[in-house]
Amino acid sequence: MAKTSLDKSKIKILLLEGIHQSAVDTLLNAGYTSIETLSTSLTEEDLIDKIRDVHFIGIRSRTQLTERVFAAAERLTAVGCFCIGTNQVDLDAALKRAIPVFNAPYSNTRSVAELVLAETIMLLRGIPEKNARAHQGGWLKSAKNSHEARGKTLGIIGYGSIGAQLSVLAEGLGFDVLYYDVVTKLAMGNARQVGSLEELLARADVVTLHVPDLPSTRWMIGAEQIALMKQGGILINASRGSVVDIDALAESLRSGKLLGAAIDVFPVEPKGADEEFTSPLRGLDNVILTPHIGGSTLEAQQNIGIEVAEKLVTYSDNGTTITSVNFPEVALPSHPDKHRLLHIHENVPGVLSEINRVLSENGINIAGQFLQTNDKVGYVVIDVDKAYGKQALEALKQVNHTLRLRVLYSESDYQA
Ligand SMILES: NC(=O)c1ccc[n+]([C@@H]2O[C@H](COP(=O)([O-])OP(=O)(O)OC[C@H]3O[C@@H](n4cnc5c(N)ncnc54)[C@H](O)[C@@H]3O)[C@@H](O)[C@H]2O)c1
Ligand SMILES: O=C(O)[C@H](O)COP(=O)(O)O
Repeated sequence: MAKTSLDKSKIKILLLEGIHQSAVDTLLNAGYTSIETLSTSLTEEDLIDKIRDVHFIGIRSRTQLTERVFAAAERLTAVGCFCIGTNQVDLDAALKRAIPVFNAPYSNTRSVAELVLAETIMLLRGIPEKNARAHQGGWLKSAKNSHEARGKTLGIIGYGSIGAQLSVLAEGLGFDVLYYDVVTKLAMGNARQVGSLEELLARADVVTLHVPDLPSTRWMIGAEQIALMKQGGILINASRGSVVDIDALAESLRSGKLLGAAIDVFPVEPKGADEEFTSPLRGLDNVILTPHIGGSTLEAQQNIGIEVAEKLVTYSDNGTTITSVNFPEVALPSHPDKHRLLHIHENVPGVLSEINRVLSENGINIAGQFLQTNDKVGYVVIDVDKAYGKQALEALKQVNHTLRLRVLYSESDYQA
């Protein structure tokens, strides 16, 4: 195995929440052998214990990476969210410790769109209720409240990757598609963007939510918004549990204002299969309840495993942060026979010139250098001639506003 700045077998990787084997295989193929996998998430306290000597952690939507967890993570180098959402991670807490966070922004898009489309048809036909009755020995053979999808209006809230993909599939079935988004978005096919949430709610037969968890989307659908929907409307939420007021939804279903709903995400979700799922929606036959499985298909999970593991490997091996959700994005082509310094610092004026002063005073020649900043952090990747002493690295660490210095090299250019 090639000798690297930190022996790869000593780099500890913890993968939680049943992340797909494809992630493990990708990491093993890249030479990382110290990989622990768990099928569940961990509580904050358990995570605080476990994360102390971990260099890379992989999570899905359930694991909360809080300020306290980051404070305990003495060696943490990067986080991989093996999913789309990153709201479960305190991104600022990661950033101020120079920890980039990666995700898989597209790998489960199709899975969610397909599920929502299937649920739309099921709910338009009243299938959940008819199915429940049949299981109890009943026979609800009736066309009442049963509709074709053709010619109905599907209202999509949040026209991003999932919303837009759903739009294309739904038009193929004959839906008229309307969407509402805070950003002006190019329409797919014949879909039309509407100017307000209120307009969308009033015009759609089926309303489906595809927004991220943000302060502006929290509880965006409550009693007031449901009241604006058509009598007999349908609501679908496969985005985040914080977007819909579940009590208000339950009430509207009991009163008959809404005819049906499909909910995949909840304000509080069980940590694992052993914990009871509680919800005011339990027992309502016209509601499809699914355990946050919008993105849980084998195809999506396999792709996500590879995609996010590759991002962790690329960051670990050469410092590339392209597509990180919290970090300045840098990719510098590798320079053979050079050492690579990664310097992460608070974004204040003068740090780069101070770094270069230290390099120059220590007689270190720069082969390549690339700096990017965001609001809070500056990230500079510097390839240098490998003849330098420990004191130069020490001086770089002492540069004011430094958050972290990493040194990368492999066997071909190794110097004892
Ligand atoms: N149920 C699941 O298993 C599952 C799987 C994947 C994703 N998700 C959730 O779905 C969400 C959407 O995924 P995506 O890939 O389409 O995200 P995306 O970022 O591509 O799209 C989100 C869209 O919402 C819009 N938006 C933001 N705030 C808004 C507001 N207040 N009103 C209207 N529109 C607003 C954005 O402009 C964007 O177009 C994710 O953030 C994640 O939370 C759930
Ligand atoms: O953010 C996501 O991609 C979804 O919520 C899926 O999350 P999961 O990986 O926990 O199923």
